Amino acid sequence: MKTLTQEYIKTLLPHRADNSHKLTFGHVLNIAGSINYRGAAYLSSIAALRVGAGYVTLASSPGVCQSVCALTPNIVMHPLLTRPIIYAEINPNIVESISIELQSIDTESIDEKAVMQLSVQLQQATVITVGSGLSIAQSKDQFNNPINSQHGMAVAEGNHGFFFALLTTLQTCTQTVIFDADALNFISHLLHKSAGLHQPALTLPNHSIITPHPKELARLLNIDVHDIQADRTHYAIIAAKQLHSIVVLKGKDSVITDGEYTFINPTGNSALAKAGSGDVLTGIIGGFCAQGLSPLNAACLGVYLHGLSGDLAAEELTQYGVLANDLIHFIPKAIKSLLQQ
Ligand SMILES: NC(=O)C1=CN([C@@H]2O[C@H](COP(=O)(O)OP(=O)(O)OC[C@H]3O[C@@H](n4cnc5c(N)ncnc54)[C@H](OP(=O)(O)O)[C@@H]3O)[C@@H](O)[C@H]2O)[C@@H](O)CC1
Ligand SMILES: Nc1ncnc2c1ncn2[C@@H]1O[C@H](COP(=O)(O)OP(=O)(O)O)[C@@H](O)[C@H]1O
Repeated sequence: MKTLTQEYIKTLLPHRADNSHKLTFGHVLNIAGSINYRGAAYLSSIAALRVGAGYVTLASSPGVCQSVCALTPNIVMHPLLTRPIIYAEINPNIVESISIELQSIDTESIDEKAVMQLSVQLQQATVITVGSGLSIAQSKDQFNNPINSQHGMAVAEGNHGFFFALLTTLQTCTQTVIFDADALNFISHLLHKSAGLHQPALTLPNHSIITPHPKELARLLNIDVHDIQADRTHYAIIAAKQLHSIVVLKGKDSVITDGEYTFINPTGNSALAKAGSGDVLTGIIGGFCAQGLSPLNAACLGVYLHGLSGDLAAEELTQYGVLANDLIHFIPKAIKSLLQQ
């Protein structure tokens, strides 16, 4: 186990060829965001561009694409097919309770057929990032039956169908795939809730990176989050071996491991404990993968630089005042400070 150093991290920064064009620096396909989490789609996409990726396509529901487009002209949009919420036998006596239910349902669930819409992008992308703010629409710890019989209506089942179809397609991808946030929660569901249903064991694509926070890793390993926190390195290594992927276990002293080599990140501070900073990290790692780094090197460089951006941001804005969006502006300063070393 090694602690990452600035000298080592500097050697990982990808070279910028003079004779280059946008695709020299790779294409990130970012499948992210949902009606309640539009910010996650923005933050993860723009962070990839900020670390040097040449091209980022955001694939999401039309509403998310529209919102992100209003925030920035820098991201290419790929709006996906959605499916309407289907109501059955609505009982007028329970209209009030239905409207309460609807507030917690993503009204722009992505249709599973949208995976076909992505076939060209999935081939063209250098790296695929999935899950930041993708929303599973229902309680993460209790995936409900989509038929809410109490209210006599069939409700949309969030993005489950889409994600399942996507995961099947991704199995054959040769590029690095980074799974974050709700993608991890969905994978946990497939691993544990479907156990005993005689389904084939879940495998992730060959070059996967997963970026769980402790609770997400607890869900993946089906153990208590306190156990994870008591021995973070041990459980990160177990997950890397079980899922045959690079694991980034987030939090103070983030752990990066492929199951054999393990690194601890020394950068970062409590300024990063703010909603959305994990989405920025996913974009950063994706951006470095796009520029040709191996998944393990991209994860090490990404986590270190993300923390350094938080350190520089806190120097100027205090650990209280930094927003996830501020990190985006401090990424170039963090790269500059690495280059000046
Ligand atoms: N602007 C946007 O659009 C944003 C969008 N976002 C998107 O939202 C989606 C849901 O993400 P989320 O983090 O809100 O839900 P989730 O991971 O299930 O956490 C729920 C519970 O887990 C725990 N927990 C969390 N962190 C922990 C830790 N470090 N260590 C230990 N435990 C931890 C904690 O449980 P507790 O400890 O309270 O029991 C918490 O209540 C996701 O797709 C993300 O990308 C966000 O990034 C925000 C900004
Ligand atoms: N106290 C802390 N010190 C260092 N890094 C932190 C701290 N708190 C959070 N972070 C980092 O901030 C990010 C938070 O990600 P995550 O928990 O997924 O949040 P969100 O889902 O809101 O984006 C991770 O990269 C984590 O390592």
